[in-house]
This record gives sequence, structure tokens and C-alpha cells, in this order.
Amino acid sequence: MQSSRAPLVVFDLDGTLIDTAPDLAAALNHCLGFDGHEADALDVVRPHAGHGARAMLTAAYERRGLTLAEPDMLAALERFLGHYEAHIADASRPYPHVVAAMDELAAAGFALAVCTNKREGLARLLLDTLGLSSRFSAVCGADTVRNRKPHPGHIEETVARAKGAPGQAVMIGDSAADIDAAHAAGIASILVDFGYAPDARARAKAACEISDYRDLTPDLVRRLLATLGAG
Ligand SMILES: O=C(O)COP(=O)(O)O
Ligand SMILES: [Mg+2]
Repeated sequence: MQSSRAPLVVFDLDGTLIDTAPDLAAALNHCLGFDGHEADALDVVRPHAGHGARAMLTAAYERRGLTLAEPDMLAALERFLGHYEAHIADASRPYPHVVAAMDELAAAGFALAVCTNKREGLARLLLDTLGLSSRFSAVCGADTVRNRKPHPGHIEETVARAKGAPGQAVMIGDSAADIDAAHAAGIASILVDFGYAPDARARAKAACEISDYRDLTPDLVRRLLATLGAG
């Protein structure tokens, strides 16, 4: 049955819509410096940037042969998030051509939404600071829902909040969590290959892969929706 609702394009945030790694790395280095450690280079931190502050801290201390005890981890997380919130868009920027792609999708009648494992408050602050918030019908963070990605409920809730229909939605992400969640929700997915964690499993499950947002056209999204409807 055809839905009369606007078709929806759901974006993951970190590593997909916005390159947040520089500001996340700065927050991590703030914590490392506080504990008397040398800073990590951006290229070392980048692969971990899509997994949240706890995973970034865990990996950074592991690289030094250290494990943070839980009370120290909680203190470090607070320090990390305080720094990150104060510098959320010092260097974070939308990926090349994504704003133009969103303009084109909106002009073609698509609604847009964000489904991120970032906290909703941080996601909104980032989008507000970059002047992007008004483009999205819904912004659904990890703490907005009971189960975050890769649970399909996170995308389903995003689609519901954006007043979309699951059969008329496409997910765009950079990690297996995005692609697995979309797959389990029965939603077509597009993997961007420039994000933080594209892996073989995500590649195999995604309906297609793009390396440039100039390829994210209304035509491509319509084709994916038609394939899903036929399948
Ligand atoms: O902050 C995270 O854990 C990852 O965020 P993302 O889902 O927008 O990639
Ligand atoms: Mg991501």
C-alpha cells in the first residue's frame, strides 16, 4: 500500500553527516592531559570516534597499557563531556556536499531525520551550532529511546517521530550499527565509506555504498525505495 507521507531520509550523525572526530579527539586529549599523558594524534583516535566517549577513553588507556577503574572512568567521562559540550563545533563540520544533497532531497519532497547514538542534547547542540537543526523533522539520540542502534527500535522510533513510514524510509550511516539496525527494521540503507567504522559486515548488508554526497540524489533514494517495495 502506498503511503501518502513524505518519504524520509534518516542520517546517522558522527562520521556520516558531520565529521566530529577533531572535537571528540580534543575532548579525549583534554582528559589524557589531565592525567599527565601525551595527546593522541587525530588519525589514531578517528577509528574510535563513532563509538562514544567511553569507548574512546577505554581505547586510549588501552594503548597505554592501562585500564581505568569505574570511578576513574566516570570522572573521565564527565571531564570529556564537559569539554566536548563547550567545544562541540570548534572544528566539526558537515561532510563535503552533504548540505547541497539535503537541499536537493528537501526540494524533491523528502523529509530528513537524524538517528544517532550521541546523546540527544549533544546532537541538538551540534546541529543548532552549525545552523542545521531546522532541516530535520526528528532528532533521535541514544537516550531518546530504550534501545540504541544496532537495535531496530532506534530507527523505527526516529521514523515514527518524523511522521514517516518504514517502507518509505532510507538510512544513511557509516558503521555496522547503522546498517544492522536498518536491516533489522526492514529499511534500505546506504553506507558512506568515509566515516569512522565501515567494515566488511556493513558493506555486505548495505543496499549501496557512496564515497561522495554528490551521489546521494533523489533518484538514488527513489530507486532504493522501489527495490525494497518490490522485494
Ligand atoms: O556517539 C556515538 O556513540 C556515535 O554516534 P553516531 O551514532 O551519530 O555515529
Ligand atoms: Mg556514525
